[in-house]
Amino acid sequence: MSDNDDSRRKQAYGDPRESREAAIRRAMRVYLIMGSTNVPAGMDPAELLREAIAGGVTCFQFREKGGGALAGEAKLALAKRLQAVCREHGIPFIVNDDISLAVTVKADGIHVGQDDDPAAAIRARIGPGAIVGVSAHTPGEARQALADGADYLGIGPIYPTGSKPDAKAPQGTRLLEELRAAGIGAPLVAIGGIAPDNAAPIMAAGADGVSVISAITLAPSAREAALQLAGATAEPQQQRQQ
Ligand SMILES: Cc1ncc(COP(=O)(O)OP(=O)(O)O)c(N)n1
Ligand SMILES: Cc1ncsc1CCOP(=O)(O)O
Ligand SMILES: [Mg+2]
Repeated sequence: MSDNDDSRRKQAYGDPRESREAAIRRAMRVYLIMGSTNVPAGMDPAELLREAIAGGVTCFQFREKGGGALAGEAKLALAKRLQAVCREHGIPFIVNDDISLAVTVKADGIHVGQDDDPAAAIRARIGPGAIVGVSAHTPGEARQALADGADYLGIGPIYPTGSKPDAKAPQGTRLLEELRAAGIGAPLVAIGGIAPDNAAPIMAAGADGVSVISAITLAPSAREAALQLAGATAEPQQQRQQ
């Protein structure tokens, strides 16, 4: 990975005067996750993403997974289209799971789970400037991921979700509270069953933001749903950054 790649990534999601961690924390606020299987029939994923960004989405994860998911050239082509939308609007483009794809398209980052390689090994492949996110379900997993160099943690599922058939049991806001009480200040984004009307306790528990699939992709208006999520996640994050 060249220095140019890293400076391009920085420009994509950060004000040069803002610290790397602050930029990542800010990006966690309304984090949309989507692949072709999440997009209602007849809708263009790039248009849905544009609408969601117009409403206030601050980060995007390309998660091409599940029955009927694209593969090969079609997956690559969709990744590039959605990445172009993210670049147009200056928000990070994160790839879920697929490190080869992330490297190929020079994504701003990657999100991996507990069954994947540790964050340090992932970073060695994708480059030092890339954002590396890791899912954590216990304090031990969280500490290990951060020790391995993760930039942020995905914490959940907070509530029941219909978007991930193999999700673990919902855990509420307990882990978020536990991590903050233990003095962990790293960027934390909550996931699982989150919608504008249930985001407040998550932010109060210490999250920097919420990551959602269905609350935006299945909403009558992606723009309006994102706007409401931006409103529901406004205050606690601003307080933490002071
Ligand atoms: C922001 C964020 N948090 C958690 C996840 C879940 O990742 P994982 O446990 O690896 O499950 P899959 O998404 O790969 O099915 C995520 N994708 N994003
Ligand atoms: C990818 C993922 N990981 C834990 S829950 C989940 C799905 C989140 O989707 P939704 O926001 O529709 O519940
Ligand atoms: Mg995964």
